Parts: sequence; C-alpha cells; structure tokens
Amino acid sequence: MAEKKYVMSIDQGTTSSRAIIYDKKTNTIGSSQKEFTQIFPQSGWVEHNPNEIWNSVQSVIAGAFIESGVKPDEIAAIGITNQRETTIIWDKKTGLPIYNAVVWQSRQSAPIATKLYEEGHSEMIHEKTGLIIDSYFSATKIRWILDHVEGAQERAEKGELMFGTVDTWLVWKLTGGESFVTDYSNASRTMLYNIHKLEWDQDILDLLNIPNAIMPEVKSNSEVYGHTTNYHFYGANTPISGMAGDQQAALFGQMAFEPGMVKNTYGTGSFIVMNTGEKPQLSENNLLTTIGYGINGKIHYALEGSIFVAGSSIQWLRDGLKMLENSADSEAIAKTSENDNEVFVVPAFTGLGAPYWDSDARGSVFGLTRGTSKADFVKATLQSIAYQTRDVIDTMNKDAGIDIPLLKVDGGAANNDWLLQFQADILGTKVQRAHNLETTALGAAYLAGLAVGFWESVDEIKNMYEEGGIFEPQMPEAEREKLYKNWRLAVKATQVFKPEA
Ligand SMILES: Nc1ncnc2c1ncn2[C@@H]1O[C@H](COP(=O)(O)OP(=O)(O)O)[C@@H](O)[C@H]1O
Ligand SMILES: O=P(O)(O)OC[C@H](O)CO
Repeated sequence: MAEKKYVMSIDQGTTSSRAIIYDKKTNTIGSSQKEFTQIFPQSGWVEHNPNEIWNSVQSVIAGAFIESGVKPDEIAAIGITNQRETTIIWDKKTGLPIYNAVVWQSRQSAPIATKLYEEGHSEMIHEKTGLIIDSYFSATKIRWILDHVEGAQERAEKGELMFGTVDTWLVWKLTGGESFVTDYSNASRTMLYNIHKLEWDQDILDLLNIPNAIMPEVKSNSEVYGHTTNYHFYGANTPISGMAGDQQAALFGQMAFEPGMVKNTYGTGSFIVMNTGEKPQLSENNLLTTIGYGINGKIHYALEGSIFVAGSSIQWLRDGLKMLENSADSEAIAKTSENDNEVFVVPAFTGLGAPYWDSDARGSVFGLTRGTSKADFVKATLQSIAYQTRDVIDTMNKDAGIDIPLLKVDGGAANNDWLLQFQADILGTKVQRAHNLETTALGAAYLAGLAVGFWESVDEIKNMYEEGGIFEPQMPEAEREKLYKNWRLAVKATQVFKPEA
C-alpha cells in the first residue's frame, strides 16, 4: 500500500472550484482551479447548475493529480469546504437536481423572508439559530424551490427528495450516494438549525412547512463522513474527513482558536468572523451568531459580519465596466488617483448585508465631479471593501465589548497591498496577512488531516501559521474619522433611494 503523504482540500467557491494537495508541512504540492457559469435569470437572482459544480469539482481533482504527479492512494484524507447557504434539492433515486442551486447572493426568496419578519418571527429565529431573517440563508430558498417546482412539496413529504448545501451535495456525489451529511458550520447557516440544542429545529421546519425527511444528518467538522468510490477518486477509497463552510474553514486555517481572534476573508464577498469560545453569544447589533467549528466534542461559536460584495466589485470594474484588464491591476491604478478621497462607491448590488441587512438597497456612487478619473473610481471601489469591513468591526467591538487589536486577513483580494494598508488606516487597527492566502482550503485540510491522525492535534498545527505581511495604521485619526463619517452618509443616502419597480 502506498504511503499516505498528502491531504487534498476541495474548495467549492462562489465563482470557482479548487483542489489543492498539501504535504504534512502544508506545502502546496499541486492544485487546480476551474470557474463555472453564473446564472442570472432575473434581476437580483443568482443560480448555479449543481451538475456543473460537480463536474468542475471532478475536473479540479483530476487537475491537481495531473499537476502534482501524486497518486490517489497517497492521499490520506479529503477535506471539503464550500460556498455556504447555497441550496440544492435533488431526487434521491435519480440523483438529479430538481432546480438550479439557489446561490447565497440570490434574492428570489426575499418575499418569503419579509413575510416571516412581518409575522413577527424574528426574535424566535434569532434566539434559536443566531441568525437574522434574510433570504441569504438556505431556509427561504428551500421554501422557494418547493413552491416553484411542480409537485416538489409532495415529493419532499414522501421522502423522495434531498436537500443539501454544497458540502452535502459533494459528499453525496463523491461517496456514490452513501453519505447524506452536513456539518455544524454549514447547518448553522440554514436558518433551520438550533445552535444550542444542535439539531434541526422542528418549530422552524414546521413554520416553513419543510419536511424533516429532506434534511441531512449533521456531523462534527472533523470525522470520517464516508469514503470516495473507486470510480470517483481514480481507484482509491479515500476518507472524506473534514468539512466546513468556507468562512469557518478560514477561521480554522487562520488558527483563530482563541476567543477574541478575528479574521476577514476578502473573496467574492468579505466575511469577518470572530471566535467567541464555547458559549454562543447573541449579537445585539445585527451580527450573526454562528458555529465556528465543532471538533473533539467541543463547539466553538463565532460572531460573523457578512459583506455580500467585496472582490466581486473589482470583477464588476473588470468585466462590467471594462476599467481593468485584471483584478490585480486595481492596485496600481488606485495608486495613481490624485483626488482627496471624495468619491464613494456603495456596491450594494444584491442589497446590503451586515450590519444593515437591507435587501432592497442597490449600488450607488457619490461625489463625482467633472474631474473624476478612472483611477478615482477604482480607488473608491477598493475603499468600499475596507469601509464595509469597518462597519462590521465597529459593530463587533460593540457586541464583544472590546477593541479588536488585530485583524487576520486572507482571500484573493488580500493580495492587494494598497487595500490592506487602507484597511489598517480606516480601522486604526493592525492588519496581519497570512502567508498562504488560501486559508479556507488550508482549514479544510487541517480538519480532514486531524480526523485521521495525519496531524496529531490542534497544538501540532498551531505552530504552522506563517505570516505574509503586517500593515500598521498610518492615517491621522481626524482624517480617518472624516472619511468614515462620509462613508456612513453615502450608505444612508443609498438606503433612502428605493425606486419604484
Ligand atoms: N489583487 C487584487 N486586488 C483586488 N481584488 C482582487 C485581487 N485579486 C483578486 N481579487 C478579487 O478577489 C476575488 C477572488 O478571491 P477568491 O478568494 O478567489 O474568491 P472566492 O473564493 O470568493 O471565489 C475576486 O472577486 C477578485 O476580483
Ligand atoms: O465563495 P466565497 O468565498 O465568496 O464565500 C461565500 C460565503 O460562504 C457565503 O456565505
């Protein structure tokens, strides 16, 4: 039998799927990435084809093997991490999805969320799930699919359908339909999971008329969920033994194991998560309480501020407005801006997330003059990522009753030094970049490796963190507060503008 020298991470993100093979020292031995189609059926809706997601995952698994020369039976374990909340319902017998995956960003189920809110269920849902009623989470998306696909409710009641977030879909596929599971972190994003009792909440399932029969079993973040079939993993029956939503995986990959540690992952969206320890702390200021990870019988809770549009605003500059050749150019272009930071872009393309939770808001730009240049526009878009992060960090400080001393960062847009310097400036807080920006994939690899003894303990991996740059605040406080005040004004004005449909 081949020596098990590696762990594979599968990171199924909003715009692309990735597979990365790590050795014991977490050197990347091989990787592969594939983008897939974003479907926009109507304004504010975002969907994916679940089969295309699955095909992209198969393709990157093969790609990582080809690039590295590693053989499938040398992989000790597989970790899966995924875009969260995105909702898939499929037929148990045929394995065929009954509708597209309704993506976390999608607003098609907003009327269902509004109804829940108007009927007065906010407090109950917040207490049980830690979440704020919003179409971001899976619950209203499930209801929407069951309402819009003919006969779906009846088939769900007969136990003929299965619901899963992307983790569940991928494990089910990789194990040839053997394992129908999710994990604490993904379950806690459905708005159907009781984060105190650690079970699907029957009251909320009943409220939304979602049959229990379609729900997967909820497992810890680090244990063997099943094995790949020979067919799907090139002849190897490899344990899938780590699973976490991408933001929680990043928390783990950033080694934010202690209460009070905070990370921000700058990807499509931007997600700020604080480890709050073994007791759930309900936010009084519109942040989410969620499960960070559960391992070795212990749950670690977290506070989260979810920003819906971050790196995707740079993609918009690139693909929509054709202002950039590639995302990385935003840095050099922003540096050439000569204006005095008077342009504000509020990228509320799919509403505003934390701490505003305004589904109906749409993007806006303020402060244009005849002299506004492309560079000013690019700079203001990058700044919007940092301003939104400050909105969340200020709120977190309030909730936690502390001033967060350090922000650990990762994700694609954390490559941008200009952005991170402005982030430190506008927060007045030190920003620490991880050396390996694929912290999400790394976190899933650790979770998988720990479950099979590839790594012995959390203490062993703790020493493996590598820093990739520190950004110290340099902006004078008066300037910082003036800019931030103006940002708040821009957001306020954006929220006022609600044109008739
Ligand atoms: N140097 C950069 N400056 C600004 N944004 C960037 C840079 N590099 C990548 N991005 C943005 O980061 C996002 C990709 O990050 P990634 O972590 O791969 O996202 P995801 O996991 O959400 O797909 C894209 O939206 C891209 O526009
Ligand atoms: O795909 P990402 O990295 O933008 O992450 C999406 C989040 O999990 C949505 O909650």
